[in-house]
Amino acid sequence: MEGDVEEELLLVETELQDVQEQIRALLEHQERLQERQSHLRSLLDGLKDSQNNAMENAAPSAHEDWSRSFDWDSRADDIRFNVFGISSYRANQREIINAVMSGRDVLVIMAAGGGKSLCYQLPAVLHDGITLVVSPLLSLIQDQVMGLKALGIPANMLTSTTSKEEEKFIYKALDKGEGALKILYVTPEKISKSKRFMSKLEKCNHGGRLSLVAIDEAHCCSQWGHDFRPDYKNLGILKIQFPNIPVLALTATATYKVQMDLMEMLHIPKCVKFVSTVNRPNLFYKVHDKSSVGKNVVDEIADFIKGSYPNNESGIVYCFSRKECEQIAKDLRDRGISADFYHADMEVTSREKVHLRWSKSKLQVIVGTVAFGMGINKPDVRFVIHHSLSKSMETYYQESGRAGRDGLPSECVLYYRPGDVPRQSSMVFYENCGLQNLYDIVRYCQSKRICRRSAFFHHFGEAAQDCNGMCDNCAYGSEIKEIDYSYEATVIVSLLQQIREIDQRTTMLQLFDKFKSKIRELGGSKKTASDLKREDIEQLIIQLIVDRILKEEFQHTAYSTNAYVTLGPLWKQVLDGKRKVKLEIGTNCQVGSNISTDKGAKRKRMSELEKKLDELRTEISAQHGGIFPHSVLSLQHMSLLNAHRPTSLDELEKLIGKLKTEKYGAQIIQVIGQCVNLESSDGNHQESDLNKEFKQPKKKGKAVVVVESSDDEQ
Ligand SMILES: Nc1ncnc2c1ncn2[C@@H]1O[C@H](COP(=O)(O)OP(=O)(O)OP(=O)(O)O)[C@@H](O)[C@H]1O
Repeated sequence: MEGDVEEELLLVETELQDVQEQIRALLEHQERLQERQSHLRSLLDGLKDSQNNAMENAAPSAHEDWSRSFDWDSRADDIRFNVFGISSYRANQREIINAVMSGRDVLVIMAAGGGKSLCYQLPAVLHDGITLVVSPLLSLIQDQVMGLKALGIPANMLTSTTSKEEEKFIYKALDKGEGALKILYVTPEKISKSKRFMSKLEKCNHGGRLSLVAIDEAHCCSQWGHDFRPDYKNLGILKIQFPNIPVLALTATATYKVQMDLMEMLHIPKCVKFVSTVNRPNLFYKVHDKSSVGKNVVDEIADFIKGSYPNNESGIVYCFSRKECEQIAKDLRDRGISADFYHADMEVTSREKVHLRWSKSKLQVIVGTVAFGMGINKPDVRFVIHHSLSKSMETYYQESGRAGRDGLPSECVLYYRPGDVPRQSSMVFYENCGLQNLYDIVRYCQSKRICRRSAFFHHFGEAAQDCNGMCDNCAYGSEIKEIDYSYEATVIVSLLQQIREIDQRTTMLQLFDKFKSKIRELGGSKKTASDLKREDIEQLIIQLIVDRILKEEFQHTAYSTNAYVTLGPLWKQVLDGKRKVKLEIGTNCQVGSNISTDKGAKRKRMSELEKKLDELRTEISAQHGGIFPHSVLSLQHMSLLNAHRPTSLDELEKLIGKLKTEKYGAQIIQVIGQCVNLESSDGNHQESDLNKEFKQPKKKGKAVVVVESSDDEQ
């Protein structure tokens, strides 16, 4: 009887899960339809507007060609070049400036580092009056004001740190138009809490001196965004009080839902929207297998930094906890890297000190928690390393996106091990869609086949674009094997069934031990118990969780929340043999294989690869009249190849193939070094063997690969 009820309960739970899936799919469909509806509506509005405009010769329409010529073109070009020192506009910048200058409300969604600031700073200089900029962070405001002043643009800020004297100057400028003030930065609190400020602003507008309102990091308006700030909710007052002043709202990421929300909150329903791609073509995305031994991970990170960025190039290492931040900063310092930590538990002044030292490149690496977030506008961050998993794709996109804001090649490396998942899940499970968001990034990490970039496009609902080999899976992922783990999955499911029957719980860690004894007892796996490594089985368990065959459950204690693994809604499919379970295994991290024992074969392969490199070099020399062109080329090329620097034999082999064929078609390729640094990779447990094996003087150092542009490209 009890068994029947349990059986039915499980069926109901399974059905419920399916219904949830369908609801989710329908909601996504609804979102797409709403987007289309809104697009069609504004298209219609635009058509109506243009008809009216044609008749009345009035202001430009919503669907005007914002790239056509405008009256202010030559003045804008002059300011761009002579004041900002920028030789040409980036995508959408000119169009946005034209829409703003035409008096339209504008919503800009442009990836980090895309150049949003210019979109309001240039119109601010172009206009006669004052531009008000609302920005959420003091440090960001300080940086911006400092930068503008250095360009000779009269910019000020009204914040808690503003002196009485400066405040007086600002109020006079707003009130009476006295003194030079072009751009005024405030925090949202000023708008919602200072009546005095709002009345001065009113006077400024009344006197015709308020020209533009810019709202930076506008996604903070929306509760659906990842950084909701209550004070941003009140910014709608600006449009109500100054209906004729254009509002420019800017953000790096906003899903369709967030866009709708913030247009409503800011009262800009008819704004012109400029949505740029989320693609950051200069970023190389990579997921790195993370050792379960903490020391090894830090060793690898330190080797990576010292090997790839020996000239103090800036970087960020993101960690899970404050304690971890402090420890890793110390570990990196012990390994000769100038690093310091940054987290929310520190005094504001010490935090600012660290940030400032790093901003001025006096410190190479900041090791931070998520607290090191919005407002980091250092353009030349060359690498962002995640020592631990982010909690969602959105957070990872934001955090990794702090690399390469100057457009130069940069690297984003996420160290992933399945064992980190329960740590994150026990933190996010209570959040709205917390687990769903976490499992999305877990899928990103577990996949060795899907292009990392396409995962972002999919997440942000954008059509896919070419990755150009700028992620590990595209660069090296062609030799992925799928290994059938259905038998092991069945054993895990049966074990969990037994555990449930005796009313017990198990963590992932405990489950592995139980699993191993069970395999020994059964003696039936195709792999022997000793072949089955902890990380393989943990990867399998996590795969089963994201595939809903298993699920996580949480229990609070006085000090922490524990994550347990139990049966998920689809467990029966595995037990009944209706579902095969396969893991994607990259050849450079073969799960369960004993690659490290086959030293002779590897040595042979290494020498074959060296021969291939030699051939390639001869081929290139032949193209240059028999002389190998050693000239080292643009930094851009160097960094690009650095991003592809092979750290394993497989990667090296694939790189050689790549260089010879598709990617650099129009470029002449030089491969001037054939030494591979195998110190930091080739799987978690094999690296020390490989290391020893190839640690001959000749083979120290890393592959030096240089690409030269052909004449026709220069
Ligand atoms: N057209 C351009 N040409 C060259 N550099 C530019 C151009 N526009 C902006 N930049 C530079 O790009 C960098 C990033 O610009 P900006 O700070 O405006 O980015 P952002 O979009 O606000 O990024 P975030 O969302 O990270 O704050 C800055 O160093 C800026 O000077």
